[in-house]
Amino acid sequence: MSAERSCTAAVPRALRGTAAVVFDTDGVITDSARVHAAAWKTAFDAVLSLRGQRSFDAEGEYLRYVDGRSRLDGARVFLESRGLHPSEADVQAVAADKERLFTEAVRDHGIDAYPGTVRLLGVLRSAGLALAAASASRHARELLEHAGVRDLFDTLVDGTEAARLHLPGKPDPALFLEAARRLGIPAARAAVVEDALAGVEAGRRGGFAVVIGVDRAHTRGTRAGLLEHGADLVVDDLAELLASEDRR
Ligand SMILES: O=P(O)(O)OC[C@H]1O[C@@H](O)[C@H](O)[C@@H](O)[C@@H]1O
Repeated sequence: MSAERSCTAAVPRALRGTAAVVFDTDGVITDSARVHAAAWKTAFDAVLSLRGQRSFDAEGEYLRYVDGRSRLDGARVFLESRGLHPSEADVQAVAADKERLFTEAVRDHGIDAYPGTVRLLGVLRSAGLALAAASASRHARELLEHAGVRDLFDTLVDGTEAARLHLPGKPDPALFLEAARRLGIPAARAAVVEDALAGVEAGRRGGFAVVIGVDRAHTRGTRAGLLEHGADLVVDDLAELLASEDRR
C-alpha cells in the first residue's frame, strides 16, 4: 500500500520529514513489558535457585538480555549470559513456564494501552502518517485488540508473522523493515519507537530516519543505554512529543 495520506494536523518536531512510524508494542503501546518481565523473573528464578545462582534482575538483566527478543531467543541469551550452557530442552522448558505465567497474568489483570501513546497515534493519523506496530511477541495482536488500539495501525508484524517469514529477531532490523515495506515507505523516511535496547539497535541498524527510545523503567542507566544503542532521543512517555511547541 502507498501510505502517504494528506496531512491535516501538526506533526511533532521529532517526527518531521517522516512519512511513517513503526511502533514496538510491549512497553511502547501497551503496558505489558512489566508483565513479561515479572513472568520471566518467576520462570528464571526457579532455574537459577536450582543452580545456586542469584535471582534474575527484572530491570537490568531483563533490559539487556530479554526485552525485545523472541521468547526462545530471550530465554537462551539470558541463560547463556549466566554461563549455564542451556540445552534446547532447557530453553524450551523455561520459555514454556514463562508463557504459562504471562498468559495467566494477562487473563487475570488485562492490559491497557498507554494514554500518551494513544494521543500521539491520533495526532499522527490525522497528520497522514502511515503507522505500523511491530513486535517479537506472539501475543501482540491479542494485546492490541484487547486494549482497543489495533485499528489505529495500518499494519502489524508480530511474533507469529516473524516466525512464518523466518525473520531474524532484534537487534536485527528485519521486523521493522518488513513493517516499513508493508507501509510502502523506505526506512530512510520512517521512524521507529522502541523501549528495548535490542529494539533501538534494530532501528539504527535498519537505517531508519529517527529512532525514539521510551524509558519506562527509569532505572539507573536505562536512558543512557537507549542512547548508546541507537536512540536519537529518549522520552519517558510519548505524550512528551506532543508537548513540543515547535510543530510542523
Ligand atoms: O512470548 P511472547 O509473547 O511471544 O513474547 C516474546 C517477547 O516479546 C517481547 O516484546 C518482550 O519484550 C519479551 O519480554 C518477550 O519475551
